[in-house]
Amino acid sequence: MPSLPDTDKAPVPERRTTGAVVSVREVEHTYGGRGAESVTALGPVSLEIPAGEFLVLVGPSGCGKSTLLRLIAGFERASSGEVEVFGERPEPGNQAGIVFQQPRLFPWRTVGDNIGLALKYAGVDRAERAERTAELLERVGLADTAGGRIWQISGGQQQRVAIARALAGGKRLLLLDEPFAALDALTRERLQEDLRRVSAETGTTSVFVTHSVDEAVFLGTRTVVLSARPGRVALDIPIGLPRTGIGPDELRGLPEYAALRAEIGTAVRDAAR
Ligand SMILES: Nc1ncnc2c1ncn2[C@@H]1O[C@H](COP(=O)(O)OP(=O)(O)OP(=O)(O)O)[C@@H](O)[C@H]1O
Repeated sequence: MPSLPDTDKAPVPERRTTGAVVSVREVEHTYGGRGAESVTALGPVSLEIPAGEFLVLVGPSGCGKSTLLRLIAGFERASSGEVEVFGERPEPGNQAGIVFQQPRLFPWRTVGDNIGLALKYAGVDRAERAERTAELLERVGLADTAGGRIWQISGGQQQRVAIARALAGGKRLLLLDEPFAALDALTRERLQEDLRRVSAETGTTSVFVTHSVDEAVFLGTRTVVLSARPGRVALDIPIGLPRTGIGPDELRGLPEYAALRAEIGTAVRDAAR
């Protein structure tokens, strides 16, 4: 059969997928409307997040950081624009592991059971679960805590369990919404150090929301500052600090560390004006 002339072929759809883990294209988000007062929380914002990046979102209170994270998690649908995660429309629980400010664990169960359940939902065989649980707890510094009940352990330990649980899902994207905000300063510093190490070890692509400029510089490979509501990208800056082979004090003592803190701090203050 003769081939059809070119003009009769179906048009080839424009290929928009970029290979990034997260693509946010011209996204705006408005809450409310239809009778309720509407609030435009975000946008327009465009961001591409490649594999292995640890992106930290900072910005003034109410600028839409959590909204952007919720759109990437699939908890909200953007009012306009497009969000893609691994080239698909995000659905809650499908593409990303999530860590919230409050750990949201099963309080009467043991630490090990909380992780074991996540492994079960991720389809890990029963026979493998104990070993994987032990590995994950070791990774977050809780090797001896598997038998403890959630209500018996500290807030910092609970947040470590929440991170282990998010990793247990085996997702290649981790979304963290101010996970250390409710912790005391010392515990927070320890968790930051451990998350930085875990991130370097696993290379999991991460998006982390915080109010803390220091946390952004310490944890991220890139920081995005959002302007006051509706949040737009005010600064998008790579954090080219070493990820391994350096202690936290040495890292914080680097002149580049201080320079990044100053630049990002200024951008956040300007954004809040
Ligand atoms: N479900 C909702 N319904 C209506 N308005 C909302 C809703 N969620 C958030 N908002 C509003 O959208 C704006 C952005 O909120 P969002 O929580 O994304 O900001 P944020 O930068 O994470 O704030 P913070 O740093 O204070 O946690 C705020 O004005 C907030 O009041």
